[in-house]
Amino acid sequence: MTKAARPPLPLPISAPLAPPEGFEARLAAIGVRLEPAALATLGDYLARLLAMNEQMNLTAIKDPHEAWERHALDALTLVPLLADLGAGSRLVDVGSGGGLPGIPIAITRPDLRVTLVEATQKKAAFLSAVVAALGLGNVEVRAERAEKLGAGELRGAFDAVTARAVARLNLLVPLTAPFVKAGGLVLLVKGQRADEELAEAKRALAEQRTTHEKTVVTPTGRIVVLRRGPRAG
Ligand SMILES: C[S@@+](CC[C@H](N)C(=O)[O-])C[C@H]1O[C@@H](n2cnc3c(N)ncnc32)[C@H](O)[C@@H]1O
Repeated sequence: MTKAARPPLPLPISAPLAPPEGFEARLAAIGVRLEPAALATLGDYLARLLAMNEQMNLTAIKDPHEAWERHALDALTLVPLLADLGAGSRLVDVGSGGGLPGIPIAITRPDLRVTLVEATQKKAAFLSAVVAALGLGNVEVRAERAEKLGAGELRGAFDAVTARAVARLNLLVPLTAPFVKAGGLVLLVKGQRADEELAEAKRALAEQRTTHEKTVVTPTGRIVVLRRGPRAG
């Protein structure tokens, strides 16, 4: 028997947020430039995220200024690391929650095909609704557990995977690395404890054939950059 399609989640009405003063200069400092239309779409996304957050738990951040800095800017620190990904490359954001960092990346790089994986059905319903409202034709949403998709139909299907605030590295590496092909990038947004978590995750890195390329210090945290090696044998 086929499951009945759920009706689309209605989004509360919200006016797009304007970026705070100096935001574009802060973007330029991390090597990111956004067209005015893309900046407006980002403001529209943040407004919809904060408006829906009053109905469901999507983010602890409620202040618009903080949303620009700790969500949009933080997500966009990943963009320079994706410079080698050509048009049509595939990126998956695991445990996307309210769409971070996947949606700001998809807005900034409309040439990438972005998949958002989120296990909580309600959050995934928000993601589908907001992607449709923003007209992001390069994004698809999968309401599934990452373990299932990464071991199944999406195994090795991506050029890059991102994740933020999902789990410690020793658990996060096995959750994310299976999605990428050999030579693919695993970009994990972390805080001050990145090194400590890396030490704890040594075995998981080896088991997942990933090597630590570098840890990038950004204005908002750390990005642990791993590269997936070829399959043994
Ligand atoms: C703390 S939230 C972070 C959300 C978003 N990445 C951010 O930075 O705002 C963690 C999210 O990961 C999702 N999640 C946790 N484990 C997951 C799994 N195994 N597969 C898919 N999603 C998962 C949760 O449902 C939750 O929405």
